[in-house]
Amino acid sequence: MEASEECHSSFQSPEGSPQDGNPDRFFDAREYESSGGEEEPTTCSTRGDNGVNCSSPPVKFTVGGDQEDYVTCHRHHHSGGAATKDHKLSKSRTRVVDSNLDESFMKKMYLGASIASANSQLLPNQKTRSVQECLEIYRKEAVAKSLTDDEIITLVKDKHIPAYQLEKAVGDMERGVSIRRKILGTSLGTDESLTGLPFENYDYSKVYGACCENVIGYVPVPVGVAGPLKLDNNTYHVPMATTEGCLVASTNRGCRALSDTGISSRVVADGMTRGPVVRFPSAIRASDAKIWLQDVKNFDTMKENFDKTSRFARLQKLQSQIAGRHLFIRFVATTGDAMGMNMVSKGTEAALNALQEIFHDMEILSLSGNYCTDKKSSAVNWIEGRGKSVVAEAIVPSRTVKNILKTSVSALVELNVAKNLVGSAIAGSNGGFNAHAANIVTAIFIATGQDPAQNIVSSNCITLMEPFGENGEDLHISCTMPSVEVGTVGGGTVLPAQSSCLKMMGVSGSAKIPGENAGLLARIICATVLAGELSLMAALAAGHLVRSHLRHNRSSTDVAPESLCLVSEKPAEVPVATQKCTDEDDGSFASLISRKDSKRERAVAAAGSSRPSVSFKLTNSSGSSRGRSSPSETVVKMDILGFPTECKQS
Ligand SMILES: CC(C)(COP(=O)([O-])OP(=O)([O-])OC[C@H]1O[C@@H](n2cnc3c(N)ncnc32)[C@H](O)[C@@H]1OP(=O)([O-])[O-])[C@@H](O)C(=O)NCCC(=O)NCCSC(=O)C[C@@](C)(O)CC(=O)[O-]
Ligand SMILES: NC(=O)C1=CN([C@@H]2O[C@H](COP(=O)(O)OP(=O)(O)OC[C@H]3O[C@@H](n4cnc5c(N)ncnc54)[C@H](OP(=O)(O)O)[C@@H]3O)[C@@H](O)[C@H]2O)C=CC1
Repeated sequence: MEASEECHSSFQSPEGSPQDGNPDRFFDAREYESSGGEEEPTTCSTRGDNGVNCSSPPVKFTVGGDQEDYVTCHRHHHSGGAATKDHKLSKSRTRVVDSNLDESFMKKMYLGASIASANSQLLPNQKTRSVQECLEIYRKEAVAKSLTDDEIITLVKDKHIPAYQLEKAVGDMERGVSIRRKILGTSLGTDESLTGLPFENYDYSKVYGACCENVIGYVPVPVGVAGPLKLDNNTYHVPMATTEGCLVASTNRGCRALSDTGISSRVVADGMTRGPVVRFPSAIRASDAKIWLQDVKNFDTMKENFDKTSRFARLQKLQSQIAGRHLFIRFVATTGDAMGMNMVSKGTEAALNALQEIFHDMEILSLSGNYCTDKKSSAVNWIEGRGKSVVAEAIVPSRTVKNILKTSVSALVELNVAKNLVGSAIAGSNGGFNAHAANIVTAIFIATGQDPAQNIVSSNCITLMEPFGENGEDLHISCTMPSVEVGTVGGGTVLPAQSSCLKMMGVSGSAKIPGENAGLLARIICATVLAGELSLMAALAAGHLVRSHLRHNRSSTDVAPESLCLVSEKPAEVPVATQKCTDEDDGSFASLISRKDSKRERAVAAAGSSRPSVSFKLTNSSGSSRGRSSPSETVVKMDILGFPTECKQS
C-alpha cells in the first residue's frame, strides 16, 4: 500500500460523519504557528518521502460545554518529504490548538473525566437510541460527549468514530481511554486481563500528540534511588526505574564506595546524528556530490538550510561514505537540551532538499540510511560518538575496596582485564567493554523519560581499572561512554513523573546555556554507570553475585516454599562454629565475613537448606597487628547461603 492510501484509509471519514464534508480541515498547528500564523489553515496535506500526497480529515469538537470550537490536527509522522499546506480556515472563527501547545484546553480535556462518567450510562427512563439517532447527535454537537459509552462503542464498531480518535470524539481524554479499554476487553473476550493495568488519574494531556497513541493506560515501574552520588563537587540523588532487584542496591553501594573521593567527569563531544541515503545515476555522480559536500563553502549552504529549521539545532559536521551509486551523509548537530532526533531529522530534510536543488539527479531514498545509527548496534557510534560523549573517573582507596566492596584492588584489576577487555574481545563485542552499563542507562532512561530504545547505543562503554597511587594500593576506575543520547526537554521528559525525576537532579527543562542540562544529565549517567560497574565487578570478584540476587532479586510468589527461609525472621539455630582471626583481618565485620573461610562454609553446609540461619563465631584471641590488644569475639548470623544477617562484637 502506498503512503497516501494508507493515510487516507486510516483516517477515513465515513459518509455522514461529522468529519465528512466539513470545511474545517486538519492542519498542524505547529506548522501554522511556526509560519507566524500567516497561513490560512483549512487543509493539511503532507508529502511522504515518495512524494505521494496524503491528507487527513478534521476532528472538530466542543469541550467542557463552553461552546468554544476547537480544530486540531493529527500530527503527520512521515519520515521525510516537504510539507505542503493549504490552510484556508478563518482564524477568527476557529481557535486553533496543538495538543502540546494549549494547556487550558488540555486541562479541560483531562478534568472532563468526572463529567464524562456521569454521561457514560443511560438514565433509568432513557430509551436506547438508534445508531442513526446517535449519529445525528454526534453530528449536531460535533462531539460524542452526551452519548453513553455503549452508544459510542456502537459508533466505533460501525466505523463512524475511529477507535484511536476516541479522546477527540468524546472531548475527554480519560473517558476516551476508558471506552477504548471496554472495546479491547470485548475483543479479548474478557476485561479481566486489563484490571491490573491502571488508567485513571493520569495527565493524558502530556501524552496526547506527543508520547503515545491508542492509549489504554500506563505501566507503573518502581523507581529506586541511588546516592548520594558525589560528582564534580556536587551531590545527586539518582532515580532508577527498574524491576531488577539488586540493581539499585548495587549502584547505591558503588555511590557509597565513592562518597569520600567522588567522581570527576567531562562531556568531550556533543552531536546528534541523522544519516540519510541518497542515490545518483552513477558512482561518478555520487562522488561529485561527496566532493561537493567536502567544500567549506558548500557546508555553509547546507548549514544555513539546516539551522533555519530550529532555534537550537546547529549543524556541526557532515561525514559522507560512498557505496557505488549510493551516498550516505551523516549530519552531526548540537541540539541544545533536547536529545534531538526530531530536530536533526527536520534539519536534515531541509538541507537535503537544498542539495537536491544543486544535484537534480539525486534521489532521496530515505531520510534514515542507518548511517546515523539510531537504535541499532554499530561501530560508527562507538568510534565517532553520538549524542554526548562522556568520560568519568574516580580513585577508590584500598580500605574502601576492602570494607565496602569486600574485595581487593588486585582482584578487581585482574577481573576487569579478563572480563571487560579480553572477554568482550573474545565475544566480538562492539562498545560492550563493560559489565552492565546498560542496566544503569536503561533504569535512568525510563525514570527520566528518555527514549528507552536508545539504550542500545547509549550503553556503549569501556570500563578501565588500574592500580593507583605510590604503591599501587588504590584503584583508578574510569568509564568512557561515547554515545549517550539524552535530553531534558522534548520526548517523554514532559510527562509528570519523568519530569519529577529530572527535577530531583536539577536538570529539568531548558538550561540558561542551551545544552547544559542535557550535558549534566549525561555526566550523571556516566558517573552512575561507574558506581554500578564498581559494585558489580566487586561482587563478581568476591563471588557474591548469586547470593545477592537470590536475596534481592527473587519474588516470593514464584519460589518454592523452602527458599522462603532466605528471608525468614526465625531465630538462628545451631551449629555455632568458632574461628580465630588472622593478622590479615582488621577486625571489621566486613573483613571477617569477606574471608574465604572453609569452616564457615562447612558450618553453612551443615546447617542444611532446612535451617533458616546459622551462627558463626569468630574469635580474635591474640589481637591484630593493627593495635588491638584484648581478645574479642564476633558472632555473625548468616542465612543458609552464608549471607550475613546480623553481627555482634563483644
Ligand atoms: C547487593 C550488594 C550491594 C550487597 O553488598 P554488601 O557489600 O554485602 O552490602 P552491605 O550490607 O555491606 O552494604 C554495603 C553498602 O551497599 C549498599 N546497600 C546494601 N544493601 C542495600 C539495599 N538493600 N538497598 C540499598 N543499598 C544497599 C549501601 O550503600 C551499603 O552501605 P551503607 O549505607 O550500609 O553504609 C552486593 O552484593 C552487590 O552489589 N551485588 C551485585 C549485584 C549487581 O550488581 N547486580 C546487577 C545486575 S547483574 C546483571 O544484570 C548483569 C550481568 C551480571 O549479567 C552482567 C555481566 O555479565 O557481568
Ligand atoms: N524523528 C525521528 O526519527 C526520531 C524521533 N525520536 C523521538 O524524538 C523525540 C525527541 O526528539 P527531540 O528532537 O529531542 O524533541 P522534540 O521533537 O520535542 O523537539 C524539541 C523541541 O523543544 C524545543 N526546545 C525548547 N527549548 C529547547 C532547548 N533548550 N533545547 C533544545 N530544544 C528546545 C525545540 O525548539 P525548536 O522547534 O526551535 O527546535 C523543539 O521544538 C522523542 O520522543 C523520541 O522518541 C526518536 C528517534 C527517532
